[in-house]
Amino acid sequence: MVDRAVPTNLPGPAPAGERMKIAFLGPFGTFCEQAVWQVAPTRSDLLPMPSVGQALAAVRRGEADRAVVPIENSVEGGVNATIDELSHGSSLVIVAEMLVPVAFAFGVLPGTKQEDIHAVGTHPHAWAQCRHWVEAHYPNVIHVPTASTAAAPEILTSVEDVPFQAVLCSKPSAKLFELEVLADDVADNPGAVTRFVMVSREGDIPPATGADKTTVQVRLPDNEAGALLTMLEQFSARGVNLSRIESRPSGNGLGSYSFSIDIEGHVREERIQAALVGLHRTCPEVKFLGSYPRVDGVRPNIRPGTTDEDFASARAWIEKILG
Ligand SMILES: O=C(O)C(=O)Cc1ccccc1
Repeated sequence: MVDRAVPTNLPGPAPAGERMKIAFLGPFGTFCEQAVWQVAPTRSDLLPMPSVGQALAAVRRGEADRAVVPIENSVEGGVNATIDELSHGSSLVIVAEMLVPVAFAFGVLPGTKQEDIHAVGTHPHAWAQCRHWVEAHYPNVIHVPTASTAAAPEILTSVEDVPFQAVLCSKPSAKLFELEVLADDVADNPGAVTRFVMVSREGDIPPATGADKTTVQVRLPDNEAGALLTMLEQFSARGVNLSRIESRPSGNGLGSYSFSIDIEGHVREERIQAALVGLHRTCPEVKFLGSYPRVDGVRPNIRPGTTDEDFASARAWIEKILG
């Protein structure tokens, strides 16, 4: 049986007496907007932004209290724009995660003939999840990338001489822009989900629930044999499981990488602190990107010898030796 905590992925209070301003990857109708509604307090204002970078920048500049952005997809993997933007610039922290099932509507302007469809506009992650379906149903149709799935119907319905005649977007988005839907539930892999995160300014750490994740960005020493193994040992020695690890170029030339890592546990837990201390001792750069409740509520299996009590009693033992 899987041990689950009560999900508490709520984003924390807005500044006293004010409405919470939440920036997200817009326009209205994106899957990102669906993620926002999973956690937005009743008194919230939604600020649609044209890119992930601009949604995060709005929080950095203080124009928004929180940003909601996609971070990982079950088919296409990590969303590099988000992973890279979080690791550069002034510090932001993740305070909540959300999961959104993604299936797409294939929509056109009402009356469009099948033979007039030569290109489809959508977000690259959506294209990656529907490419085979499009190739099977509309051979020779090419992809035109847009900044989000909902940007495609917005452009199709408002711009003259658009370079695409069809879009792949969410069903609410197709409805909002009054498109004719030629197929819905389009997906090469049924059951695909996208994980979104809500981001706040540094210093905002939700309390531990017993079912949490911690995200860090770690740069390894260049040209050091075994550096990756040394990094992973910091986790395994403390019985800490990872739920995601991805390498990204550090930007300092070929061969220099940093790792974006999701850790099962909360920074207030002893075994997580011990692993982070180990990383800090052995890696040139460690950036803390937040501890927050897991949306699925699954608690980690804590190996005997690595509970908070085990750490406390080991420290008490040393203190006794020192007298
Ligand atoms: O563009 C959107 O609607 C998003 O929220 C990003 C995205 C794109 C493709 C799949 C899932 C999320």
